Amino acid sequence: MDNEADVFYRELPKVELHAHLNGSVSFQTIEKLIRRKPQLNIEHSMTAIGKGQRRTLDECFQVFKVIHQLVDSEEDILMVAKDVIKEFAADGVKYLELRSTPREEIPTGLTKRRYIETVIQAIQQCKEEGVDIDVRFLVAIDRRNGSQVAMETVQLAEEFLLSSDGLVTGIDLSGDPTVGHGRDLLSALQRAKNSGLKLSLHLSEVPSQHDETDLLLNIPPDRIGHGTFLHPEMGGSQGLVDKVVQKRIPLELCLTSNVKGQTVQCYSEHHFKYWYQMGHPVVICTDDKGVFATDLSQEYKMAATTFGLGREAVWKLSQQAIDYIFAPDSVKEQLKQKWSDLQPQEFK
Ligand SMILES: CNc1ncnc2c1ncn2[C@@H]1O[C@H](COP(=O)(O)O)[C@@H](O)[C@H]1O
Ligand SMILES: [Zn+2]
Repeated sequence: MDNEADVFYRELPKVELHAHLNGSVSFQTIEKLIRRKPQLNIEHSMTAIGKGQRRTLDECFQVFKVIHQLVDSEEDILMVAKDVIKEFAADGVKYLELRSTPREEIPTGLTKRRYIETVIQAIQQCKEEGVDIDVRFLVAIDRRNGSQVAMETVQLAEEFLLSSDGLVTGIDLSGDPTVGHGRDLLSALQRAKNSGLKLSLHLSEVPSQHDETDLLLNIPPDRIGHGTFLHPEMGGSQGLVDKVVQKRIPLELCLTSNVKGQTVQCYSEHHFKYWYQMGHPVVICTDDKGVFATDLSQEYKMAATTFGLGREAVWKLSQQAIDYIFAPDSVKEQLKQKWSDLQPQEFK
């Protein structure tokens, strides 16, 4: 990245709202982890999907298993989270919502509570070191683990909502979309919503989830991850689209993730176009910048070149994302001020 266009996208102040911690681990950090655990015999080709490569979504989930083997102690999580935060900051991200699934790892003594505390510690340390980024944390529910774990996760998140000084703001529902059904998670998600946790749910990431999506939209979530198969041309329905539009639920869109994971045929067919043209709130995100070998600047550039957005439109897109963050209004105001200070004269 060093031509004039690339500099524009890197310097563009950005908001990242959909980033899974362990999917965001860079090549350099994987290198350090491999050196820490040579006995695992893990190679780089097992942890990332390079340029021009594609995998099935199922194969993507195998990649996360490999990364989880490399990241299994407090020490690893602290390093990974700090590196990821600093990489987003270096890419011009001014506000980041990281999400991650708390894991217990008996061999290293890691507990779910310590997992969350360690991510919070990483956020605090970056702040103390003066890294120019505001970071919040969403506690993730892995849908594969069923209703009881979902409920326990919500209870843990509720505690941190009260004790983390605003750093834990919400819940993410993710995990292999082909496993389990949202109806089993409904009561945990409703409880989260009632206790003031914001909800970002992966919805309709794969086809044939019409009923699940319809059910979960009734909660309603505060944001939707992907929503690839919501609209009628993609096997969804006008009814689903109407619900999303009426409730004005923002969509977190991850172009490279969907293309490399093969749920979208090619960039030009990405549903960004459908929602953006409708004037519905959309936010460009990375999903898993490590696994999909991308960063947020590249995602903005890709959206702009694929769909013919001029620089002013790109600027607007990044600025509007501020409205959809889970942090309170005072933070939105600070960010708007920051954008305004950085905004080129010609877009004002
Ligand atoms: C590609 N599309 C996707 N769809 C659904 N869930 C995904 C995902 N990408 C990542 N995750 C979720 O994030 C976990 C890894 O980060 P953490 O260990 O939580 O930090 C994966 O195991 C999966 O549950
Ligand atoms: Zn995701």
